[in-house]
Amino acid sequence: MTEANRISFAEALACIDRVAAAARLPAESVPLSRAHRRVLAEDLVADLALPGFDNSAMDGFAVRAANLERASGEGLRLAAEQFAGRDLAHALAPGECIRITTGAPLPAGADTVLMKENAALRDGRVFPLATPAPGTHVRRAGEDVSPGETVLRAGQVLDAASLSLAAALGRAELRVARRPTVAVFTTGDELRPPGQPLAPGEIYDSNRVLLQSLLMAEGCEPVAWPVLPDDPARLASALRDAAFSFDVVLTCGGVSAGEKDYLPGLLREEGEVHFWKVRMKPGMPVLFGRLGEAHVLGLPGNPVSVLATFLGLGRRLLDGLQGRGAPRPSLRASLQSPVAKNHERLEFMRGVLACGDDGQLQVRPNPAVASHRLRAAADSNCLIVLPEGIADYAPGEVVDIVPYAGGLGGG
Ligand SMILES: Nc1nc2c(c(=O)[nH]1)N[C@H]1C(S)=C(S)[C@@H](COP(=O)(O)OP(=O)(O)OC[C@H]3O[C@@H](n4cnc5c(N)ncnc54)[C@H](O)[C@@H]3O)O[C@H]1N2
Ligand code: MOO
Repeated sequence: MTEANRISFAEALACIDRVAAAARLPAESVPLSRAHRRVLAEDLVADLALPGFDNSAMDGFAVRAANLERASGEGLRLAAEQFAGRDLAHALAPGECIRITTGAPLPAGADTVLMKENAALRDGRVFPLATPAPGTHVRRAGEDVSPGETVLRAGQVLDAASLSLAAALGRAELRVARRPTVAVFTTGDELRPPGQPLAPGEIYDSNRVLLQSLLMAEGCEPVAWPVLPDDPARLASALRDAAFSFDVVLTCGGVSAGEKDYLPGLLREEGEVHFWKVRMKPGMPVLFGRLGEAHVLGLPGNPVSVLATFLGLGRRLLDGLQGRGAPRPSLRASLQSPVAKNHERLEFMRGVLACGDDGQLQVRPNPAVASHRLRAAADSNCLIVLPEGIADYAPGEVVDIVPYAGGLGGG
């Protein structure tokens, strides 16, 4: 297959989006404590105001501002106390003030709170040491949220702040997309689990924990199957089993042109291939298709290819299945050193993203670009996206960045 027959990265994303949109996972209700980082499946419309009632922003005395000037000489009579909690329905009479604490309902007739620090209390009278403007330190009912307002939207990822807003509005549960169930397979006769001795020619299975960790960062609880040998019958039977029990089957290895790369054939014969081979580097031989009930994403075996294809394509599939609305926030940063890109495919380089002294994001590319160079990946914190085409990039040029970690803003 030549470069021209392979699809572009953008086409691969569009294909994943299409397939995922047609296979949205159903919604389920979960308590707020289980909803962190889930994708909301309903709009949340406020049926309360926030704040729910006018209340004090400070500990001090509820007063009427217009009375303060006059009160500086004779003081205000301390008539009652209103603490945060049950509203005692006090009403403020002229010449009076009411002791109040932060969050306590503002008594009728009061319009301002005099901070404790700005008042002297003598013989049951309060002498103002300042004259705050009307409304000072009063939190008005509905100034944050009005009833009927849509405060959270279906498709958004729930973070700590949005969940706490739902709680403030009295919601105990939210409807969220079910998390996809994911089976992880590593394949290859050369693989041994870490902790066991290696025979000549063998290597440790590093992709298993890589995929488990990447999936856990997405809130999934992956089920990792034992390493599969390069045996078509065993591979096929394990994948068939998984294909009827999981939403997504992730494999790594066995998708390029080697004599033992059986996966594309298996999908072609027993399922469907949506695409195989994408004009990206690393990760070119990536395979996407269906087997049984499952979406199968066959990642190339090289560790850095796994990282790039999962972050670039795998996450997109998980997002799409859950109906995640907004795309993950994208970052751009300026290159700190030159890059000579001498091939046509879209490239994901590894790099270190940091904020420069000027407040701008900068990225230092790691020159070890080969897809087995796991160390370079571990020394980095992001992927640098270089579009298709041969090009020389000068220091200072601005490039797209995919941070390893979920990203900013509910990522
Ligand atoms: N003639 C061709 N050869 C190759 C091509 C090609 O197009 N034509 N593509 C190359 C590219 S690019 C990649 S990437 C790899 C992808 O190969 P596979 O997906 O078939 O993966 P394997 O051959 O099984 O393994 C590749 C590499 O990764 C190591 N590996 C595999 N699994 C793990 C694991 N769980 N933990 C650690 N390392 C793993 C494996 O030992 C190999 O070194 O193919 C190129 N070849
Ligand atoms: O494209 Mo492969 O995934 O570079 O090594």
